[in-house]
Amino acid sequence: MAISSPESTDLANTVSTPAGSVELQRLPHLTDYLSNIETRPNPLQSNPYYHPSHGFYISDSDVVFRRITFDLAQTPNSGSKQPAYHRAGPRKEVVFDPTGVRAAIVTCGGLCPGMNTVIRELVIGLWELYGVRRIFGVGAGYRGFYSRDPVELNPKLVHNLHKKGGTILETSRGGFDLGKIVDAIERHGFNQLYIIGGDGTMRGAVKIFDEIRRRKLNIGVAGIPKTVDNDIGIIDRSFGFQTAVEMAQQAIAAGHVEAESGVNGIGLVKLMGRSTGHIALHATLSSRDVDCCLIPETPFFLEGKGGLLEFLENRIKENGHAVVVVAEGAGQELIPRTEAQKEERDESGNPVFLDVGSWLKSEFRSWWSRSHPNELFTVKYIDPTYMIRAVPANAVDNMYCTLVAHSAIHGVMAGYTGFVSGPVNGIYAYIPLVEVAETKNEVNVKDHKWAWVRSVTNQPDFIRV
Ligand SMILES: Nc1ncnc2c1ncn2[C@@H]1O[C@H](COP(=O)(O)OP(=O)(O)O)[C@@H](O)[C@H]1O
Ligand SMILES: O=P(O)(O)OC[C@H]1O[C@](O)(COP(=O)(O)O)[C@@H](O)[C@@H]1O
Ligand SMILES: [Mg+2]
Repeated sequence: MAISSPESTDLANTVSTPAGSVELQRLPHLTDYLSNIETRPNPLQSNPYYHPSHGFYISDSDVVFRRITFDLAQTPNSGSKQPAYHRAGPRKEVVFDPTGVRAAIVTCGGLCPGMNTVIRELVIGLWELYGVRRIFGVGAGYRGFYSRDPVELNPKLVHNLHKKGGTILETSRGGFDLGKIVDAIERHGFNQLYIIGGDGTMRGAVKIFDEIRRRKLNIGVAGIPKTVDNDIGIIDRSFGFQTAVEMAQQAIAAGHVEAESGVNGIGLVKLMGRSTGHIALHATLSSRDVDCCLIPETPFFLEGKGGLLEFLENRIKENGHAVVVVAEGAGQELIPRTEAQKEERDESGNPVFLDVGSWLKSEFRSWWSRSHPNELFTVKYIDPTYMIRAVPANAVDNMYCTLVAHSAIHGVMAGYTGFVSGPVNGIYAYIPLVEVAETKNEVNVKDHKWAWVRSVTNQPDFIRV
């Protein structure tokens, strides 16, 4: 659907749908605060591998709707507003002369499968698509801007990165000092920033973008969302999430074998998920061996009618074993902790959790020895934590990494800034950074997917009666 150019007005453009109006989310552009920006034809025009023909370039009126399902029987609600985003892709005109580009790439926060692939694809994309030759890696996360010398990257150096887990640039938490970071960016002469990181990183990127804009610097800022927990909103999912789910499934399979092979066995698997249970949910749905999936979005309790122990008692009676999957952030409020533990934070300010798996294991054991003192029992606790994220991305995630990296490059070259590239309903789009930083993706325990989990596991609602 065509929407007139957003640059022509400060107001978002609107289109009517059965569910109300759809508003185009305006993207920041370098011309918003710099008057001397000149445009030039996209260098892809003369790239030997591309033959731009009709439809190759994406125009500013190409949009992606955030919501794509509508009920045609619904009375149109003119008061309701749905967002639309600019579609990602090469623009006919760019604002950077490739020979003057000094691009910086940084990775922040925890690992996620595919981070190295994104680095690779940014370097190769900038080099091959646009002819950029000065590309730098900033080491050790945000603190690296002011505490390390940047490392120059080229296609040869990054060639094999898609086969490696982790990030060659190294990553860290904390160390966010806005003044020092932007001073260092100026000092190094960077004019394109590619910031790969999670929700915390995106909140930091908003501040960097705001400060760059305040200083009126000719620097494009793109965020590339990475989150193994899948806790970033608006985008369909993060790269690496699918790979992590596959690894999680292997841990569940092992837990199942251990549980089945013991007498009255419980296989207990703890999976990553600081405040969202997406990995646990998806691994549960795909493995189908799980009897109970515990996630941070919905509380549970142990003792009494309708509790976890009663459920496990029945399950072990029926099947001889049970498999419990728990996301690391689930049940934190149930675990006894000292005042100091309540306050504990990591360098980025994220709460530090107690090990819900170890706590559950010990609770299960004491419950069984109390209630069945003369019967054998075993709990096998599997904690694969870092194994699910410290691996190379699978094929699908690697493809995603290429598309998200190239999308970011096209956007920055065209002068867009303060944006995130990512898939929305399967189409790569540019989303304002600030919107991404403010939106969290939690498991909706009221929708059909959670009902599906419960129908697969038959677990209770954990409502006290
Ligand atoms: N609100 C914030 N403002 C500025 N920087 C932040 C903010 N939250 C986190 N950061 C910084 O972002 C980086 C990564 O954050 P963290 O929460 O550890 O990981 P992730 O980005 O993966 O969620 C850290 O350097 C941290 O200091
Ligand atoms: O790497 P650390 O500091 O041990 O932190 C582990 C945390 O990192 C994660 O893997 C990812 O979190 P972020 O994406 O927010 O960095 C969480 O699932 C987990 O709680
Ligand atoms: Mg985070």
